[in-house]
Formats: sequence, C-alpha cells, structure tokens
Amino acid sequence: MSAESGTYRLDVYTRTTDILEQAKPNIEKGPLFTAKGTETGCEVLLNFAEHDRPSTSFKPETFFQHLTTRTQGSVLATASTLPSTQTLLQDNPGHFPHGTVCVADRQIKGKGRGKNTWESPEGCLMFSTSVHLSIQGQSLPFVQYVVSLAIVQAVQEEAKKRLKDNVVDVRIKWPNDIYGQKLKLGGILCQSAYRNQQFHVVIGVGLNLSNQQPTTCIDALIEEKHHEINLEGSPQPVKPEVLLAGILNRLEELLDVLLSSSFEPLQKPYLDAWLHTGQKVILEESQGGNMQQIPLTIQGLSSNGYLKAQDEKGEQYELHPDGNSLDFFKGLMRKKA
Ligand SMILES: O=C(O)CCCC[C@@H]1SC[C@@H]2NC(=O)N[C@@H]21
Repeated sequence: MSAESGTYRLDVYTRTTDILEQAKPNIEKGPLFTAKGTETGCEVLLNFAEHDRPSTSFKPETFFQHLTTRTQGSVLATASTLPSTQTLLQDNPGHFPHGTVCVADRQIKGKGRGKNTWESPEGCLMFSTSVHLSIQGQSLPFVQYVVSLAIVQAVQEEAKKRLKDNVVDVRIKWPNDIYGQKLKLGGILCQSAYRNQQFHVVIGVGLNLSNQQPTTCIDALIEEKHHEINLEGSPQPVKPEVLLAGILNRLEELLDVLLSSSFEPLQKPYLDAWLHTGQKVILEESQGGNMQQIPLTIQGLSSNGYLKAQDEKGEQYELHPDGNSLDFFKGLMRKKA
C-alpha cells in the first residue's frame, strides 16, 4: 500500500444546473470511484457538495461570483487533501469534462516538472485544470506561455486593486515558472494527450499565495509594495477563490486568441511580462572537443516557441529547454553534450 492510498473526499460543484446536466454523463455522484493510474489504490469520494457540508476552506460561491468564463472552471472539484490534483485529472480523464478545475488545500504527492516533487505548504494555491483544444501540434508549446501570462495578469489585477494601480515585481521565467523579486513564486506543469482529434491538456499550477516559505509569496510582495509607496494601513490578503477565478478568466480569453489566431498577438504582452528581454547569457558549446563560450543576448521567442538569441555578430540561435540547461541568474547556459 503506497503512502497516498486511502479515501479522499472530492466535493464537486457546478456553476449552473445546465452545466450540471452536461457534466452528469461524465461525473457520477458518489459513492466512490477508484482513481486509476499513478493514484491506484486511492479512492475518491465524489460528492455534489451543494447538498452537504464542504470539507475545505475554499469557498465555491466566492469563486463562481468572480468567474466570468464560458466554460473554464464551470466544474469545480475541491479537496482538503489529495495525492495530487494533477494526477487525479491526468489519470481519470473520463470523469472530468473540459474546463474542470480541481483545487486542494494539501497534496501529499505533489508533482513538479521532470522528476521533481512539489512541496505543498499551507497557503500555496494548488490547482489543475483540464482543457480540450482543437489545435495544431505546433501551437501546443504556446499553451504553457499563455498559462504563465494569465497568471501574471491575474496577479497584477489583484495587486493594482490594492496598490492604487501599481503593480508588483512578478514576472515569467521562461519557460514555466513565475518569479517574484528573483525568487520562485510558482511553477506550471502542462501535460497533454491526444484523444478524439483534440489535445487534452492538464494544466497544473502551484503558486505561493500567502506562504512566505520556502521563498516568497504574492501577499508579501503586495504588502512590501504597499509600504514602499507609502499607502496607509495594510492591504487585504488576496483570496484564493478570487485569484483562481481571475487566472481562469484570463486563461480562457488568451486561449481564445491562440486558437482563433496564433501566439503572435500575445508576443508583446508575453515579452513585457517575462524576465529575459536583453538578458546576456553565455552559451557553452563543445566544438571539436573544445569548450567554446559564446556570449548571446536573449531577444524573444522563435516561431517554434523556443528562445531566440543573437550573438555579437548578429547570428541567430534557437535555444531549446531540453538541449540546454539554463541558469539565467548566473548568465550562463550550457549546451548539453
Ligand atoms: O515548478 C514545477 O515543477 C511545476 C509545479 C506544479 C505544481 C502544481 S501544484 C498543483 C498541481 N498538482 C501537482 O501535483 N502539481 C501541480
């Protein structure tokens, strides 16, 4: 029996009766289903919580009041504890329709990118949402960029409300992280599968909202800026329900642009929100057994969604995350042998 085995209660809410009807073929009310895949052995109690007492502090009414989307977030699943919101949606696609968002107070087997785990400190907003996209394969890498932009825009919207229209130093660290004052504030994990002529993408986000550890958090950055610009009193903490609704509102809008056009109209806002324009890095490349150091300047994203950089002679480079380990803050990039 693995550590994450056991019974987990999942409260499922839907925005309207109509959507509840749509969701019914896919989501059956309790008593239990046994989650598949990596969470085998974990039983999830599905409960339409309108009729029962909720088990988490996350307030669905507040979330739905702030949600302005057509479909994203229409089905909300909350849990006090889960192994991982990501693996739940990822491994049980038949149970959760397009737009489902699953949020947990705690994860005991939170998943990061690669082989990393995601620690789940109290105060961290942790959610996964499923999107079914009719999109060309070459547009898929841009989905993660759209998610990053949606997060930064939603955070800044909350910051502006509290800071008389000022923003905080929250930016995208390419390709999948959110940084606040040069510290990691959040991470994004996108996993996709191709089914029935659509990409089913499960987007997982962990964002330090009120937890100052292990790095910094959104509430602390807003509070610091509040003092810096000499506003009186203390800013209200950002509610997880409001931030999550804001992220999903932005996400749907930005995905609409990506799907109806391309990433092109989003390039400028994306580059304005990232950390890297004009950043100097050194590409270390092995040439004929000798290690060459090539100074490069980051310029933007290539049409394939990779990093576009230029050397001193104006020669263009496309840098791939898998082929280069990037350490931007040391100004170093190593090309893997
Ligand atoms: O920085 C990373 O490596 C990505 C971290 C993604 C963490 C989130 S928390 C909610 C969702 N559930 C998980 O198990 N992982 C993602």
